[in-house]
Amino acid sequence: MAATTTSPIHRRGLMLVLSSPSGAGKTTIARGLLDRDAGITMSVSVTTRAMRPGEVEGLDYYFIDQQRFDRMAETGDLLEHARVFGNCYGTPRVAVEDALGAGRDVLFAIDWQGAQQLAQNARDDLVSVFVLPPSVSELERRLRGRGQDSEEVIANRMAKASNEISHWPEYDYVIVNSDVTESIAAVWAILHAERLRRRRQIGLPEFVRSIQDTL
Ligand SMILES: Nc1nc2c(ncn2[C@@H]2O[C@H](COP(=O)(O)OP(=O)(O)O)[C@@H](O)[C@H]2O)c(=O)[nH]1
Ligand SMILES: Nc1ncnc2c1ncn2[C@@H]1O[C@H](COP(=O)(O)OP(=O)(O)O)[C@@H](O)[C@H]1O
Repeated sequence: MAATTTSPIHRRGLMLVLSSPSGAGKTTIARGLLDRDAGITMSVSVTTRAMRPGEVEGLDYYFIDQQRFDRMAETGDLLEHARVFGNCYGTPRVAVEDALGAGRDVLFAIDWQGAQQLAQNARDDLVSVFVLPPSVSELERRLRGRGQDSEEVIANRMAKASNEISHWPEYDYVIVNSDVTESIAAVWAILHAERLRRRRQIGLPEFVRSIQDTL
């Protein structure tokens, strides 16, 4: 019979935040990470914005009305929330807490305001990555290429890109999303290294002591 080994070390899940100007590719990178690593749970936000063609309720967002959003915010059901491009967005608390408690890592594609709020409440569990586009013209090309937004919406997002980008120094890591495969690999490498941080490995001191004691 093969010997089974159970690790004496386990860890609490961490929160991996991706922020970027709209269209730089954070959602694409997030999807690539989910495909690559079964230990990640995506945080599905609530939003008051209208559903885009092709979006799926509960997968891309939970689409809710303003009244419901305000209630969730008031009753503390949101871990963070913010107004972005004239709509409200927020992170439902329970799903995140359940996943973290089960040792899963939770991935967020949220803006700088949300990242700041998460950092205020849970800095030790947070790893943040800012995603830059390779150029302004490429950012605009990607927003247009997505084919889901009107010219007015695209112009509004381009106008707000500078403000979002101004928050890059608040992030732990910064990547330029030129090649999407490379970007996914880079963010996965960050996650993989952060999982191994000493303070995240529960039971490590006891494990090391048990080795020392038998030496
Ligand atoms: N603070 C916060 N921001 C969010 C959340 N979900 C999405 N966002 C931000 O809202 C912006 C607009 O989202 P969306 O309308 O889906 O556009 P997209 O990012 O261009 O696909 C995103 O770029 C995120 O930065 C959330 O739960 N909290
Ligand atoms: N590295 C890349 N190279 C080319 N196109 C990309 C790259 N990353 C993302 N895209 C495309 O750019 C568009 C915007 O990406 P998306 O992930 O929706 O951005 P965000 O979530 O930051 O708004 C999508 O059509 C996506 O397929």
